[in-house]
Amino acid sequence: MKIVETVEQVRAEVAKARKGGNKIGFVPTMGYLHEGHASLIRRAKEENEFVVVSIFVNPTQFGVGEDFETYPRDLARDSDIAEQAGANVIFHPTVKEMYPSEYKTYIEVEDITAKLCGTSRPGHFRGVTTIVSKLFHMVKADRAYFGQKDAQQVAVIQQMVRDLNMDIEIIPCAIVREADGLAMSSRNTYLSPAERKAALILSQSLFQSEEMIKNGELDARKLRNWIKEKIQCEPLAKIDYVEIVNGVNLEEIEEIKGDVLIALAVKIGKTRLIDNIRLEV
Ligand SMILES: Nc1ncnc2c1ncn2[C@@H]1O[C@H](COP(=O)(O)OP(=O)(O)OP(=O)(O)O)[C@@H](O)[C@H]1O
Ligand SMILES: CC(C)(CO)[C@@H](O)C(=O)[O-]
Ligand code: BAL
Repeated sequence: MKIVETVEQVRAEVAKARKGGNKIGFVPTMGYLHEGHASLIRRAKEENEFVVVSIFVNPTQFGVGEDFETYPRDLARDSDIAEQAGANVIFHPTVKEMYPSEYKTYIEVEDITAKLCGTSRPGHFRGVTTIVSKLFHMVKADRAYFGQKDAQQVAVIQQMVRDLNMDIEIIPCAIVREADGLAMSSRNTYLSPAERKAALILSQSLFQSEEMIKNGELDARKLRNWIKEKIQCEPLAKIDYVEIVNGVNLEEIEEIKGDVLIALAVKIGKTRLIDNIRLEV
């Protein structure tokens, strides 16, 4: 596995692989890899001969007062995990390589970026779509792999790819969880032992909602209130949002029917965590 830092180098590696007749799979990440990322890399390697993983903590998707500076970074550890999972190249550019001082172009998807995480992180998805489209132009993959843990991010990127006729297939991948249900996330490392326990409130409320739906609860407003009340019982938790929406257009729904996404963002102490479940009812 090679680690490269410049656009020119990653283009050269991909061109060589393409010349050899290989399909290219791409896994964009912000690093500090865990089993969730590894599952994306393994899937990419199953479906493509050559896999590029990008590791870049993208400043334009962080708001003022968010954790851009403190976001965990460990390239040595990441390269071991990526290599074991089957990556051929890690693309690890500097901020200057991606955003030179004369940089002026941004990509913005409207409407679905204003809901859910977009409400509490204004500008976040503009940063995500800008960096992802830059990476797509650099890597020119056949397929790109994204985790459903960031369900809104997947919907936004699929919208961008459709709207801009990008020639790449987006593959959403299932959420990987710890044994006790907590969705894996690089930000879990911020949690103290007490917060780590309290963080279970996210997955537990989602799993119990799924049971309630199976037992016939189809009123979205009632279910949403129930989830909120359950989370409010956890003293270390502060709700950012709990939403029950259509899984494709993220429009709020009244009746739990069809493609349903229950998505939530909750602060546990100072750490903002997200989780969701998507169901066909
Ligand atoms: N638990 C998980 N299961 C499946 N995919 C995941 C999981 N966690 C992250 N991913 C996916 O990995 C890709 C890179 O995500 P990122 O590097 O931001 O990791 P993260 O753990 O989500 O970090 P953060 O703490 O910022 O939420 C994204 O497509 C994301 O959805
Ligand atoms: C897609 C992404 C790598 C863009 O910076 C990031 O938002 C992430 O890690 O999910
Ligand atoms: N996985 C989403 C990246 C972010 O929270 O900025």
